[in-house]
Amino acid sequence: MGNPVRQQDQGHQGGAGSGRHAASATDGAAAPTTHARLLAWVAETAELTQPDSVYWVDGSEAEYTRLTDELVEAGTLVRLNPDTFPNSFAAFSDPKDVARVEEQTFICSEDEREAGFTNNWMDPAEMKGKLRTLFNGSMRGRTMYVIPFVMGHLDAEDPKFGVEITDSAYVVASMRIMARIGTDVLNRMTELDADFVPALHSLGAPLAEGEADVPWPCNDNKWIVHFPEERSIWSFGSGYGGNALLGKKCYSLRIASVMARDEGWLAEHMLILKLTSPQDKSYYLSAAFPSACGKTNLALLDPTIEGWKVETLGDDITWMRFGKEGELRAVNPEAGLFGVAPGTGWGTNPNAMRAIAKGNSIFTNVALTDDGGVWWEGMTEETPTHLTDWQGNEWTPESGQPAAHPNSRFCTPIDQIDMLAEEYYRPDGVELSAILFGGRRKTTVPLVTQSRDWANGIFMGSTLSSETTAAAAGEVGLVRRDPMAMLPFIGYDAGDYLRHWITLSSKGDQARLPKIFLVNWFRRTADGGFAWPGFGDNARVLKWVIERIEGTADAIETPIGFVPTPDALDLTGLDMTPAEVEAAVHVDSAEWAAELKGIEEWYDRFGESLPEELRGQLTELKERFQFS
Ligand SMILES: Nc1nc2c(ncn2[C@@H]2O[C@H](COP(=O)(O)OP(=O)(O)OP(=O)(O)O)[C@@H](O)[C@H]2O)c(=O)[nH]1
Ligand SMILES: O=C([O-])CC(=O)C(=O)O
Ligand SMILES: [Mn+2]
Repeated sequence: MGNPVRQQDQGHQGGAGSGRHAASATDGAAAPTTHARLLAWVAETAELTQPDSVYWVDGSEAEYTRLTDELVEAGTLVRLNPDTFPNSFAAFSDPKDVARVEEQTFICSEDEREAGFTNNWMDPAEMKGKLRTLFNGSMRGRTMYVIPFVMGHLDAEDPKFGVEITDSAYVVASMRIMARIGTDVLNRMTELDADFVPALHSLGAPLAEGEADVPWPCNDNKWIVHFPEERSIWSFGSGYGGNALLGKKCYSLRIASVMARDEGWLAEHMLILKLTSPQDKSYYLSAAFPSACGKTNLALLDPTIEGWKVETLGDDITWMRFGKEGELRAVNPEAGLFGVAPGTGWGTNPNAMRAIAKGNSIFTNVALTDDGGVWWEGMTEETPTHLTDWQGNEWTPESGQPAAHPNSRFCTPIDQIDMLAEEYYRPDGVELSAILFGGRRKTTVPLVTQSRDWANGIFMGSTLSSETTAAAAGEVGLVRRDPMAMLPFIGYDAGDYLRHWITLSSKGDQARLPKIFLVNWFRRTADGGFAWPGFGDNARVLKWVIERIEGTADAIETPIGFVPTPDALDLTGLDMTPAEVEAAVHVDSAEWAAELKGIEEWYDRFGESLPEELRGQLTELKERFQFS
């Protein structure tokens, strides 16, 4: 396979710890920076991993074209029909490399207590030893790409730099969509002599001399490791999404949550949207839902009610901090969408479909149509009669298996969203009026509940629960607690994380704190169907949220908070009976008796580290149920 422009092409014989890579990676003529710590790290990494060559990614269009051409030639990417999907590609992963691997994800703090009970932990020195062995020679026969990136804005007050080193060109191409990368970032980093998060990634699939590559190299032994004190990431063995695009979950959530704790802000698993009322008043909302529970869909919502307009700022990650006036401000640090494909369709999410249709996208593990396009379950109302499924097999509707993997993804530049809010480009972000927490629950949790106050809202977030999805390896459909939808992403002790929410918010202007709501689009009826139509109709819930903030909508007080009276929701044009609406918002005491047990068990797992305020909230909730 041909490699892109090689700055040092040393062949295999230069490897094996000879130090030649180290020398050339720091060679000023080859490396486009004078950033000493970066040069040293690149040299050290090249010496360890022994690639054939080192390539500094400039982030240009020409480079992207070259890389994707090579990936097509190598069989990693399939070029899609340019008439329907211009400049777009499909990739098909190894069937064992289709999602994040939480079991193999580690937070290696110096002190085990720092990682908390929600994370896997190993002593950092021991882990480093293990990783050094794995990375030793792991890039042999491959190119080592150096990707300078920034999460958030390059002209932010305190830009958050990173550098990903990877031996996967697919990762380079995907990172170019998902983050701001390349020469401008490197120059700024160099100019500021800025700190950066070293994010090291290897597929763990070295090639022996003359050995042919496979379309999706990876290793069955996978390690996604974070060193929070050092602020570094080592990822081995997977080429997939959140395991490999290290700016995303690894940096912007796990490492950033630690930075945020230390620097007084919040790194959250949230979308951001702008909602404008018929009176032309705009509000900004964020929402935290676990993976594959509706963030991208809500962020790109197409309202079914007249006069309300939604615009997008972010669909997955939100960084929040208090502004000068004590207002809570939110920015999206990413530059692309890495969205769940199945269920994204012209009927459910036309805005995502329009963004995708502009091209410049990489699809992973979707199905191919006979005319060189892509398809997945839920994309169109009519199912194609013939496809090639994500594993390369012939597929017909009779095949009895999904054509696209349930965690198949589209990776698309965010600026292709027609409804992108111009505020997306503001480094200081937007002031939030409301925060929604939500999960995927068949029972118990009403369509929408307003918290009694901020502290009660944090309680709601801390006890958030959801059924597991295909976004992570493991069984699907099990209810688990997922605090603030951050369970797999908190880079430190979960109790400390909740305490950080509580203490940080005391620093904001209390009157301007966002109002907190709990939502559940996934409640089921007795016949198994969804109790609420969801998608564009969720605008009706957002409208109620705004009207609650404005004090104009009715609600019933329940032990868990305020739920809409059936006629407080705008149901214009919606074919639902009052009884059906009531079922969607109902608080069932028997279900909540079981739920309280679940919450109690959850809180017990924190031990000493649970903030007392939250234990108090639970006690009060129990009392309210006894008296209701
Ligand atoms: N029934 C129903 N399904 C929904 C709704 N919103 C999203 N979904 C489905 O839930 C799945 C995940 O939705 P996404 O919006 O991609 O979820 P996400 O939170 O962005 O997921 P990640 O990108 O993994 O973090 C898709 O199959 C959607 O079709 C809704 O309001 N109702
Ligand atoms: O990180 C990934 O692989 C995809 C994603 O957005 C998630 O799982 O939340
Ligand atoms: Mn998403």
